[in-house]
Amino acid sequence: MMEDKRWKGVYSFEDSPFIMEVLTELRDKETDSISFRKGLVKLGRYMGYELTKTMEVEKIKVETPLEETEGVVVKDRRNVVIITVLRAAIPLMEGLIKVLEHARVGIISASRGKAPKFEIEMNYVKVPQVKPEDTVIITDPMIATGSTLIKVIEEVKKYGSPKRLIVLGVLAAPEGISRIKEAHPEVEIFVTKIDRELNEKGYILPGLGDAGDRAFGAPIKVSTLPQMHTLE
Ligand SMILES: O=P(O)(O)OC[C@H]1O[C@H](OP(=O)(O)OP(=O)(O)O)[C@H](O)[C@@H]1O
Ligand SMILES: O=c1cc[nH]c(=O)[nH]1
Ligand SMILES: [Mg+2]
Repeated sequence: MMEDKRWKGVYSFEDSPFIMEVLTELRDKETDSISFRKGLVKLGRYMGYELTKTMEVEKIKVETPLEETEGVVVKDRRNVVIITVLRAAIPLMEGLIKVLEHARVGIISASRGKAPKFEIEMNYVKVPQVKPEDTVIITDPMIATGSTLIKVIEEVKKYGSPKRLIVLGVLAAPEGISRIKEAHPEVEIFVTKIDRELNEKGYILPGLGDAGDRAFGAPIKVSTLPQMHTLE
């Protein structure tokens, strides 16, 4: 894990050959949905493991069957809230929670509209209460313009003030990171790599395409209208 010189608290995993190999597989346009989802699960698990290296550890005593010795518990691992931004973060969360198994999980549905406005429709929010000792990890694989995450972070902040507020993603564009850091300077950002730029449609270059579509298939219709169903 290495801190990017351009911002404070922004880290990439370019120094990890394993994480870079999984990223390469995700970027490959020949990678099918099954392998794409598996890749995201793998990244969630390994990035989660790397994240524990930044967490507070407590020394404890442990009794082996033979004698007492020193052990550790990663204290912060007990106080984690994972926020999953639909859709593309689902497999990433699945991997992350294998390492952070005590986590309480919140779900936020956010959908990005078309260029040039990229309006964000946020129409489902189920988030647990955030306590002062919590590490909140918002997972979303793609940080493009940053608009989705700016809105999601604003929303999450309504549920309490955590010890740490982290964004964990796969790829980011420099524009998106700058916008998030401007709006929420205290947020730490962890991504596998920071890519070159955005194209005119708001896609990250070189990127990996549309993460949600590659993981789950392209939708025939994107509806953000409220749908009410009542029991007669
Ligand atoms: O940084 P931004 O410019 O806001 O773009 C990033 C967002 O776009 C994608 O979601 P999308 O709206 O395509 O939803 P999906 O995951 O359901 O495909 C992606 O998963 C991020 O949430
Ligand atoms: O490159 C991008 C940008 C936004 N959302 C994606 O899934 N991919
Ligand atoms: Mg998408």
